[in-house]
Order: sequence, then structure tokens, then C-alpha cells
Amino acid sequence: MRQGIFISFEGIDGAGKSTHIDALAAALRAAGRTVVLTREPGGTPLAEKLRALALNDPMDPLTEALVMFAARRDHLLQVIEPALARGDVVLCDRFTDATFAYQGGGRGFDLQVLGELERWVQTVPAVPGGVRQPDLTIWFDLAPEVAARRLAGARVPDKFESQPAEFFARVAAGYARRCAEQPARFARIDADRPRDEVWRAVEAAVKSRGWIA
Ligand SMILES: Nc1ncnc2c1ncn2[C@@H]1O[C@H](COP(=O)(O)OP(=O)(O)OP(=O)(O)O)[C@@H](O)[C@H]1O
Ligand SMILES: Cc1cn([C@H]2C[C@H](O)[C@@H](COP(=O)(O)O)O2)c(=O)[nH]c1=O
Repeated sequence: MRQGIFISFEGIDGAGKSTHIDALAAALRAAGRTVVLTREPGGTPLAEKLRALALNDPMDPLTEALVMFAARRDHLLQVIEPALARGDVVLCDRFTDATFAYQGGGRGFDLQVLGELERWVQTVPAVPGGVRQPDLTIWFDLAPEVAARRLAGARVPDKFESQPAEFFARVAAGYARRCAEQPARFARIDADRPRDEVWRAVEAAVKSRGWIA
């Protein structure tokens, strides 16, 4: 049986993640892999309920972080770990880097507490003595003003999408910090390019790991 692969997609709202996730799933399926497409917060019935609360209801930063991690724990145990154990590829639209970027960077919540929660929530039997992390995180790096222009008028903004540009500048800095701390896991993609160029960069990141030809 092949080993499971866990790939997360990250970036500020409107950076272009969803545009490329289906294409990567198709490329991996063409390479003979079974792909599970999922997202955070969400991915299970319980986590989708928590998503609706997190994206719509005002709450203090600790409550928000706990809701994100509660949703993640359920998602990890119900969907991600079983898929990896079967040898599938999991493509996840956001994971814990989003908590460090949005709750840590955007809201200014304590990064050490987030680190403790990460350790508690992502400690799973399949990673003996360790914490489950994506094998690869594709970070779509885009200036907040460009992302805001792309999203303008596209949909009714949720609680996060309604935040001002300064919030997204802090979120972007949060992603940059995570990338600097764990460079081997990250592929930073300059997302301020035409869609086909961004796609080629996504494809190259996955090819360089030998997961597609
Ligand atoms: N390279 C690009 N150039 C111009 N527009 C783009 C590009 N990539 C995506 N877009 C457009 O930008 C908008 C946001 O893209 P997308 O929904 O993929 O972002 P996202 O990162 O998934 O956002 P969110 O996290 O808020 O769901 C869409 O209208 C999409 O068509
Ligand atoms: C996982 C996670 C997400 N968020 C925020 C980021 C986005 O604004 C929304 C999710 O919406 P999307 O359209 O699915 O991208 O939730 C967060 O603040 N913290 C997290 O851990």
C-alpha cells in the first residue's frame, strides 16, 4: 500500500487557493492516487456546524481559537487520519497555519497558547511521539489589497472577509512567520500572477516531491 500524503492550501481570503485545489486533485487522480478533498474549519458534520459559528458569530479570540481547534480535532480523527491510514492523498483547504495566521496574527492571540493547543489536538497514534502536520503546505502569498480587489462584490463577506486591510496584513505576516519557522514543509507561491502561471508553480511544488510526474 502507498503511503498517505497530506497537503494543505493556505493564504489570505481571495488568494486563489480554491481555484487550484480541484486541478491538483485531478492531477493526483491521473497519477493513480485516491484523493480526499476537504476543508477547515469543516470537513465533518460537527466541524461544519462549528464553521458556521466561527464564520458568523462574534466571539473573543480564545473562544475563536478553541472553536477552530475543536473542529480540527473532529476533522482529524474522522476524516484526515483514516484517509492517510488508507494511503489516500488529503487535500485540505486550510489547516493549523490558518489558526496561527488569523487568530495569532490577525487577532493577536498568544502564539504559545496556540502552540500548546496544536500539540494537544494534533497528537495522534499514527505519529508516534509527534504531532500531525501536513507533508506539504502550499502558501498562496498575495498582497491583501490585490486579494480584496479579486473578492470585491464576488460574495457576501463573512466575519473574516469583512475585516479591514490591516487585519489581513497581520494575517499575511502570520503566514510568513510560520513559513520561516518550518521552511521544509512550505512551498511559497507568488499568487500575484496569471492563473496558469500560479498553477504551474503549484504543479512544480508537487512534482518536486515526486508525487506527480
Ligand atoms: N491568478 C489569478 N488572477 C486573477 N484572479 C484570480 C486568480 N486566481 C483566482 N482568481 C479569482 O480570485 C477570486 C478568489 O479566488 P479563490 O476563490 O480561488 O480564492 P481563495 O483563496 O480560495 O479564497 P477564500 O479563502 O476566501 O475562499 C476568484 O474570483 C478567482 O476566480
Ligand atoms: C482554518 C481556519 C480558518 N479561519 C478563517 C479563514 C477564512 O476567513 C475562513 C474560512 O473561509 P474559507 O472561505 O473556507 O477560506 O475561516 C480562521 O480564522 N482560522 C482557522 O483556523
